[in-house]
Amino acid sequence: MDDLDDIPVLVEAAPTSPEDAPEGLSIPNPCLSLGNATGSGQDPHTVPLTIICGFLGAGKSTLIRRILTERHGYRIAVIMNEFGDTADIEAKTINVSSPDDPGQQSEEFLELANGCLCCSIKDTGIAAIEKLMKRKGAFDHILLETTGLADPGPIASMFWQNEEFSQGLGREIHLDGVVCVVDAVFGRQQMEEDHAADGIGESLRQIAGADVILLNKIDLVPSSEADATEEVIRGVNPAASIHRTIRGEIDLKHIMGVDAYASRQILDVSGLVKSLPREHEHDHDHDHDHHDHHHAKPPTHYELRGISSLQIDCPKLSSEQMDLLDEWIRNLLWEKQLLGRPAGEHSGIEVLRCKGLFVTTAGELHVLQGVRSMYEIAKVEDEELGLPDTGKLVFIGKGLHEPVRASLQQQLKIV
Ligand SMILES: Nc1nc2c(ncn2[C@@H]2O[C@H](COP(=O)(O)OP(=O)(O)OP(=O)(O)O)[C@@H](O)[C@H]2O)c(=O)[nH]1
Repeated sequence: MDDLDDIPVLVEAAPTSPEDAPEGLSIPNPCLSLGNATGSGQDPHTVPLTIICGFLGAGKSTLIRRILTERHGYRIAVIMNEFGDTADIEAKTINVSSPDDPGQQSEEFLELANGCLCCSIKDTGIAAIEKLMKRKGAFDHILLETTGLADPGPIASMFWQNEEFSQGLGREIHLDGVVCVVDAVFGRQQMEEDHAADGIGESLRQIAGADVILLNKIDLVPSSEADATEEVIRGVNPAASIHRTIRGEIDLKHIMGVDAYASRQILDVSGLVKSLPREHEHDHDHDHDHHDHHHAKPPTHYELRGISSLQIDCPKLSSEQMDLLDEWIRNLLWEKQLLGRPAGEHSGIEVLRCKGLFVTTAGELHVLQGVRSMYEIAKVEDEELGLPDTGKLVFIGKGLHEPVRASLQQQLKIV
C-alpha cells in the first residue's frame, strides 16, 4: 500500500480529559498504535474494531461493564446485542441523551460518564457499525460483543480481506483482533464435551478464531486446574496469547490495539516466533538432543472433538519454493485439497485460521495470515528482530493431520 511510505498522521489523543487517565496508564492511544506502529499497511485513520466472544456465562458482560465504567480515559464504543442489565446497573453513570443534543433521546446509543459510547445491535452488526461511524470522532476504538453461541470466524471475515468491506466500511474501520473469554471453572469441560451436528462445536470455534484468550474466573479454581485448561486451549490454538483474569481485570493494551491481523503482529503476539531458533542464539553444530533438553518442544499436532491444530516447521525457502507454497496454500484454503496426496486424505479438511512465518534464502521474512478461505502472505521488514533460522506454519480447523504436513513437505521438496 502506498500509504506505508507516508509519515503517519497523528490522531487526536484519546482521553476525554487527560487528567482522567489513571497515572501510569500504559495503554497506547489505540489509534496511534495502528499502522504507524506496526508498519502493517493499516490506514492510521481507520478505527480499530475488536470482536469479543466467549462461552456462555464466561464473563463477557463483566469485562464490558468494566470497560464501560472504569476511568481508563479512552473513548470506546461498545456494540452489544442488547443493553440488558449493563445499562440498568450503570444507570447513574449514563446520560441517556447526548449533552450536545439533549433532544436525541436515543435508545440505541448511550453516552457514558467515562467517555465510552454504548450501542445495541438491533439488526446486524454492520448496520450498527454504520450508524456508529456517523459519530466518528466520538470514539477511538470499537468493541463488538457477540452472543455466547456465536462463531467469531464469519464475523471476523466480514471485516478482513473482504472486497465488499474494503470498498465500504473498511475505509473507516479495521479488524484489530478477536478476544475470547473462557470460563476457568467450566471451560475445559465445555471444550471437552463440545460438539455440533456438523462437526466442531461453538466453544471450540471461539477458541480457534481467537487472537487473545482471557481465562477468566481464575479466583474460583486451583492453579493446577487453570494450567490444565490452558493446556487444552494452547493445544487447540497455539497461536493465541492467553491471559488469566478475575472479573475481566486486564490492562486494556492486551486486548485493544493488538493489531492481530497486521502482518508484523504475528511476530509479537504469538508464541510462533518466540519458539523459533535464531541464528545468533545457538551453535549449528550443537547436539540437538542436548538443545531440546533445554527447550522441550510442545506437540505439533493436537486434536479435540473434531478440531485439530497442526504446526509445521519450514526451512529457509527459495523464491521458487515461496511460489510453490502459495500454490499449496491456495489449494488447501480454496479447494480444500492437499496437493500430491490421494483424495481420501483431504476429505473433510476445513481451515478456520492459519498463521505462518517464512524465512527466505534471500534473507527476507514473509508472514501468512488467514481466516477461513481468505489469506495474505506479506513481506515484513524488521531488522531489529533478526531472522529466525526457520519458518513455521500453524493451522487450526478440521481434518488437519499428518498428511497435511507430508503434502507441504512434498510440495516444497523438503523431505
Ligand atoms: N468469581 C468470579 N465471578 C465472575 C468472574 N467474572 C464473571 N463472574 C460472574 O459470572 C457470572 C456471569 O458473568 P457474565 O459477565 O454475565 O458472563 P457472560 O459471558 O456475559 O454471560 P452470557 O452473556 O450469558 O453469555 C456473573 O455472575 C459474574 O458476576 C470472575 O472472574 N470471578
